[in-house]
Amino acid sequence: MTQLSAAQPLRNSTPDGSSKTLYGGKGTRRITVRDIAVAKERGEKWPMLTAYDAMTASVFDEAGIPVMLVGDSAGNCHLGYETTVPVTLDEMTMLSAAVVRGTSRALIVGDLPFGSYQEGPVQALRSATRLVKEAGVGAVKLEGGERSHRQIELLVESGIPVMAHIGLTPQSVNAMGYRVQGRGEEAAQQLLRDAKSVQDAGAFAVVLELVPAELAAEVTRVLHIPTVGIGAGPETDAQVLVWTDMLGLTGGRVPKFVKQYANLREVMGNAAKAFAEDVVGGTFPQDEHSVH
Ligand SMILES: Nc1nc(=O)c2c([nH]1)NC[C@@H]1CN(c3ccc(C(=O)N[C@@H](CCC(=O)O)C(=O)O)cc3)CN21
Ligand SMILES: CC(C)C(=O)C(=O)O
Ligand SMILES: [Mg+2]
Repeated sequence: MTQLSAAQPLRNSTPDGSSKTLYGGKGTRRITVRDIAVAKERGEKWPMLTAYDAMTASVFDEAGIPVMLVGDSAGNCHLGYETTVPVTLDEMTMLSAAVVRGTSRALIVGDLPFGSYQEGPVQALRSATRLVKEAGVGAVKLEGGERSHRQIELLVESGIPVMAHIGLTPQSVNAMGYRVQGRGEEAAQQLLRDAKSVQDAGAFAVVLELVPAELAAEVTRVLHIPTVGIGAGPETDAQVLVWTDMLGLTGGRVPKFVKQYANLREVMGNAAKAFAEDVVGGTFPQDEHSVH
């Protein structure tokens, strides 16, 4: 596969108001996979968050988050399923369309759900085409290294940028559980083969989930496409977290790699209780909330 980067020098200070850096840039046009390649060349680190709805996405867009993933983690974080396995392509299309509508600058990546690409490259292309045409995403993501090579190749040949995802691949929870991947020499070699395979297939970036920090650092050094870590240590080019985890909205246990930046569960619960007490006690609405 021909790559986007490498050969010719890349620049992203264009007259159309594009940003100098992915985060903190002043640009207003939507970020592209080409901008992502520039960031790797410059050694620039960047943040990615998941989003599942237009309003939340607009908050992150205004905060300058350059890349948003409409993750199939919507399964357990938005739709009330136990895992990501039951999520359908119809659901991902609807959620992705909402996130695209709520944003103007971020690159929106739509996660292909379980069962929408495993049959082969043709099924993958059909599914990815729906996310691009019906939802308007700028790229799609799918799980698997060597095993997804042919799917990635056909999507990229067809003009759809692909973010790959290796290490812990949650759609395979029934086969592998939620366990650290790449521990031991053999597993480390497999992870390196997977990383090179998705790069060779033309992926513009690769998520490394729950792999030892030293191995993630090695993959990041070896690849010319950016690595996006989640539970993969500090050396990856980018970091991603599930938004409900990092804002303290997810109920129950969260993975140990999560850093919690707010406690929305407490904020929202307290607000709901205050409203309920106002209603029950007759202190809401007041005259200022009424029409005459
Ligand atoms: N809320 C949420 N956050 C996520 O990061 C996330 C999802 N959901 N759903 C889709 C996948 C599944 N992910 C998971 C799920 C569980 C673990 C977990 O239980 N990890 C253990 C470590 C296991 C080990 O040491 O082998 C942990 O305590 O972090 C990790 C990632 C990441 N993704
Ligand atoms: C955890 C990220 C990488 C993901 O795939 C998701 O949110 O679905
Ligand atoms: Mg996912």
